[in-house]
Amino acid sequence: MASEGAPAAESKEWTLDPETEYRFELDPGTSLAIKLIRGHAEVFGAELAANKPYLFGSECKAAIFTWRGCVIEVTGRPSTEYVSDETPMAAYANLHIAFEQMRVRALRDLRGSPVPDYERDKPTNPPRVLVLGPENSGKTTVCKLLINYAVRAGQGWAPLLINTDPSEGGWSAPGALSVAPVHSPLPTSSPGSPLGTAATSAPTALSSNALLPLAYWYGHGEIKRNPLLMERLIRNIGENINDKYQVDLEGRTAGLIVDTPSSFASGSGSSDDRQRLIKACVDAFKINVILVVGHEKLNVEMQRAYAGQLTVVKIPKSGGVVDLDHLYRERVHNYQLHSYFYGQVIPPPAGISAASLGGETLSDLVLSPSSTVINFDDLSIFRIGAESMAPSSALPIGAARAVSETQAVAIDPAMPGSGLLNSVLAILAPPVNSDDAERYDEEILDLPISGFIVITNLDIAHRKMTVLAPNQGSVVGRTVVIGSFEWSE
Ligand SMILES: Nc1ncnc2c1ncn2[C@@H]1O[C@H](COP(=O)(O)OP(=O)(O)OP(=O)(O)O)[C@@H](O)[C@H]1O
Repeated sequence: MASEGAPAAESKEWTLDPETEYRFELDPGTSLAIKLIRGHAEVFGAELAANKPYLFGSECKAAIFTWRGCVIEVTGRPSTEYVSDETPMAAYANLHIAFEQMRVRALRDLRGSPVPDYERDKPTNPPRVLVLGPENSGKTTVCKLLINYAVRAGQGWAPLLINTDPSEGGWSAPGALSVAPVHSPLPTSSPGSPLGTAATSAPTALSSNALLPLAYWYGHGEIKRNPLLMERLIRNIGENINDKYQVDLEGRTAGLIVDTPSSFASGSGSSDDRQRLIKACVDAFKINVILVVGHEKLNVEMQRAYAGQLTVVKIPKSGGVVDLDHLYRERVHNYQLHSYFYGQVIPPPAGISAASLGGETLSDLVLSPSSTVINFDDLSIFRIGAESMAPSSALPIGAARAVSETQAVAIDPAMPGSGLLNSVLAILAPPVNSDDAERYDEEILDLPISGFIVITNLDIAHRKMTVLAPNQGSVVGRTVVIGSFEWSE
């Protein structure tokens, strides 16, 4: 239900009935400001403050949902906008309540608090949830919503959000797998930062900007490129989480939520790889609930594979989820890498001046990268596995490959066709143990990322290259790994 008013030149007021949502889609280069005038509303679980314009840009597609009804003022011209009264929010809220009860039981057990009789036989594990579903089913949105509801519960929970979808990038760059504890609701403003923004070097004091992810570099968008490496990185993240839980017993009770790539559910990759990667997640994160978003066959498959061991729940897909095509996803990778280096600035639509972005003023999110010229020998550059590689299962019987999927191959920038120009390189964190006796062959696979650089020029004659880095810190002597992502301004 919509009613039109005209508070400003291009503004329009929408009156939303209880349990309805205003959905919009933006074209490239346009932006939208939404202000809550009356009532309460939320965007994917993050509550909107009243009378404060929220900016959306970079082809964002999202929805403003209200439980009790509200009036919002929308400034700007979305390519699509409508109100829907058919949403799966009641089902998602029920899920949240069930998870909240699991957290409370886990905390009560840890503190040794009295247990009411009717709860005596209930398990005391916190929710450790794996979200599976086909392409464009709204998996990331469900994860974000459940996390946002958990941190809004007022209990001080900081659940872990784990992104195992390398094509999405999460908090860093596309190609990375990452995990972060979430303390405050994740804002939605651009598909360039689908899970909120990681802490930056920009001067800002806002908690929404304080996500400190741990990330590993996979380097490709598709899991079929190197399922063995994917599996290893998933297990690495799991081990890190276990280490954290050993020292943060109360933190453990908030649980975790894992977003997965659509290729875990279906797609062109081998079914064995899919099963193996799902199993890797279940083991590494000690999953006790699998949510299957709107996919009957996968639901049955998961029930068969995991019944008895954990709970499998099929949840409805929202009618608002937008089908994203390949070209859109490529543009999103560009937005993501651009905001990694330059910060995220959404020009406000005409008529909005003092707009703020997720609570921060616009200028706070402007970053200044640095471009430096270094020698070829200043960086140790590696690729994991060969450049183009069929999976092991596709090799003729008895054939062995020259370069294994998890072998680090050194790259010489002077080599023609090195593929370095414009490529995104992940800078690896130095090994924790500098004792040579503790080093091992595949150590490079187990090191997390400390940042990204892009090679913007190669001068083979003088053996020099120009490197774009997010800050002035020297990258000389670092080990970097190339993937298949490229970026140029
Ligand atoms: N209720 C909604 N109204 C409008 N847009 C929505 C709604 N729910 C999700 N979207 C949008 O639809 C798009 C796809 O959703 P999402 O990324 O959650 O799906 P996914 O299943 O994780 O995608 P992928 O295929 O990349 O794994 C996103 O741009 C998201 O913001």
